[in-house]
Amino acid sequence: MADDDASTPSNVTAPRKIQKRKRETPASRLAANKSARTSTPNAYARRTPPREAPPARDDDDEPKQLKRPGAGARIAREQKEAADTARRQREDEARKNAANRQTTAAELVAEHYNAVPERGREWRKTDSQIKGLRSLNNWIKSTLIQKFSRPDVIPEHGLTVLDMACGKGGDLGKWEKAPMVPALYVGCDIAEVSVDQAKQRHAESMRKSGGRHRGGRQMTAPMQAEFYVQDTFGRSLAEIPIIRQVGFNPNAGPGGGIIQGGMMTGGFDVVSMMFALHYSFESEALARGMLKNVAGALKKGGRFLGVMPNSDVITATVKRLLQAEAPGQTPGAAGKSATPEEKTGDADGKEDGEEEDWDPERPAAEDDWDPEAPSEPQPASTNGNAPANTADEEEEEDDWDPEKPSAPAAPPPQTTNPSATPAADPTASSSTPSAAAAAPSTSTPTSDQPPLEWGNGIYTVRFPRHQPLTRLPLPRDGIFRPPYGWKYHYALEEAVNAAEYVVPWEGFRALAEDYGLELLYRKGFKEVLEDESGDRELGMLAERMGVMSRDRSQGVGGDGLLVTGEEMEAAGFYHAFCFYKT
Ligand SMILES: C[S@@+](CC[C@H](N)C(=O)[O-])C[C@H]1O[C@@H](n2cnc3c(N)ncnc32)[C@H](O)[C@@H]1O
Repeated sequence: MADDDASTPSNVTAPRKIQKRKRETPASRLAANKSARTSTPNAYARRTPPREAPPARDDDDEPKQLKRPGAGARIAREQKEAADTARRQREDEARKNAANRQTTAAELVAEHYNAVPERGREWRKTDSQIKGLRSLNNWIKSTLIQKFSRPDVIPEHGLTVLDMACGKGGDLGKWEKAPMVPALYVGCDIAEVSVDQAKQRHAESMRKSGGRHRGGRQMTAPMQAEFYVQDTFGRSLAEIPIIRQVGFNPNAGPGGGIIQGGMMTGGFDVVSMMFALHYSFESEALARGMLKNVAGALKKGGRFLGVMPNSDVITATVKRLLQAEAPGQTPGAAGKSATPEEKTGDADGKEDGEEEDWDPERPAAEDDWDPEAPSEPQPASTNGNAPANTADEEEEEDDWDPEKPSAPAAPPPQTTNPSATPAADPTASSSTPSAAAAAPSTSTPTSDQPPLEWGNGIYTVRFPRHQPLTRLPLPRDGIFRPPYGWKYHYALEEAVNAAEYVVPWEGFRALAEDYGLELLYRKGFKEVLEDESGDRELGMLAERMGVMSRDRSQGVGGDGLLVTGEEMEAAGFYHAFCFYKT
C-alpha cells in the first residue's frame, strides 16, 4: 500500500465513511447486574475549536479619535485587514490539511486491507512461498493467547476479549481453541471488507461446530462474537454499545487529576492488537488515542497483548548501515562515537547489554499459566478430554494476502543483505559502502540519496533519507526522536506492501505506563520460538501448526524447524509483548 508519498492528494479517496452502528445487542449474560452507562462524549472528534467571540465593546472605553484618518491610514488599515484575512485562510487551510492527512492515512490502511483477497487455506498451506513464516506468526500469536489470556480470577460472566484490529478474523480460531474460550469476543477493525469476512468466518465456524468449541480440555459454550468497523486509534471505543456494556473508562490515562487505575469490576479481561499497533505511531495523538482505548477498555489486572515490528532491530540496522556508509562520523545528535560493540549489533538488532531488557521477570503467577498440563505426553483423545488444541490448528488464517499494493506502486523491493551493504541504488554509479563513504556530504543525509534499505529475498524495509512531512533526517544513531511519525515502507513477498511507522520501544513503554499499563513480557519472535517451543503443549501446537516437524531430525536445517533461514530472518523483525492494567 502506501509509499512515502502516500499522503499526496492523489491518494485521497472519499471522506471517512459514516459508520452504520449495529443495533445495541443486549449480551444479556454480560450486561446482567451492570448499570447502564451513560454515553461518553467522543474524546477524539476532530473539530476546529470555535473562534473566540470578540470581546464586547464598551463604548465608553473606545479611544476617542482625534481626527478622521486620512487616505494613507485607510489604505494601510485595508492592507492589514487583507493580510490578516489571508493569514487566517492559510491557517484554516493548514488545519484542514492536517485533519485530512490523518483521515487519508487511516483510509489508506483500510483500503490496503480491504483489498486483501481470501486465497483460502489450501493455497496458504501449499502454494505460499512463506508458509513457514505464516505458520510461525500464527503460532506466536497462539502462544501469546495461551500464555496470557487466563485471568487470575475466573470472571463470573466468562472471559471477555477485545481485538482492536481483528482484520479478517484470523485469530478467531485461536481464541476458540484457547484453554479458556471467551464468552465474548468483540472484534473491531477500520477495514470494512475485512470485518465482513471476519463475521462470515465466525458464522461459518459456529455452523460447523454447532456453536460449541473445544477449549482447553472440554467442550464449551459458544463464543459470542460481535464485529464493528471502527478506527480504534482515532475514535473512542465508548462509541460502541457492547464495549460500554462490558465496561469502558473514558478517563483512563494521564491528566485532569484523575486517579489512575482500571475499573474494579467492569472492562475486558484481554485486549489484543496483533500486527497493527505500529499504524498508530503516525502521530502522538493517534498513539495516545490507541492507548486511551486500550486502557479504557481493560479491567484492572486485564492483559494487553500483541505483536509488532521491533524498534531495536530497526535502530541497530539503521545505525549500522548509516555508519557503514560514512564510517568516521559521529553517530547522531549525541555526538558520541560508535563503540566496537555498537558497530557489531547483529541482525536481530540485539547488541551487548540489551539482552536483559528483553524478558523482564514475570510475576510468579505467569508461570502457572497452565497448571493442569500433565507432565507426561498424553495421547490425543476424541472424548472431549483431549489436551488443549488438538483440533485442526493448521486452519489458522492471517491477513497477509494482498493481491496488489493498494497504494502508489512501490519500486520493486531490492534484496539487500543487512549484514553486508546498504541499499543498492540502481541509478548510482556505485553502491558499495566504501563508495558511499567517499561521497562528500553524508553527515546529514541528502534527499537525492536512495532510500536506506535492507532485507532479503522475501522482505524489504525501506526508509527515506528524510521524513517527507517533518523533513527530519534518518538518525545516524538510530534513535528516533521525537518518537512519532517515522514512516518507512515494508514489503513482504506475496503479502505486505505498506507504509508503517517505527514504534520506539522505550518511548512506547513509558507512554503505556502513563495509561496504567505495566510490562509483563517482551520477546523477539526468535526468542519466543526458542523459549516457548520447549513447553509440552506449545511444542505440540508448533507441530500441528507446521512450525516444527514431529521428527526433530527433519525440517529445513535438520533440527525440526520448518521455517527457512530467510523466513526466520523476516520473523526477527517482530517482537511480542504483554502488559497488564494496574
Ligand atoms: C496486518 S493486519 C493484522 C490483522 C490481524 N490482527 C491479524 O493478525 O491477522 C493489520 C490490521 O490493522 C488494521 N488497522 C490499521 N489501522 C487501524 C485503525 N486505526 N483502527 C482499526 N484497525 C486498524 C488493518 O485494517 C488491518 O486489518
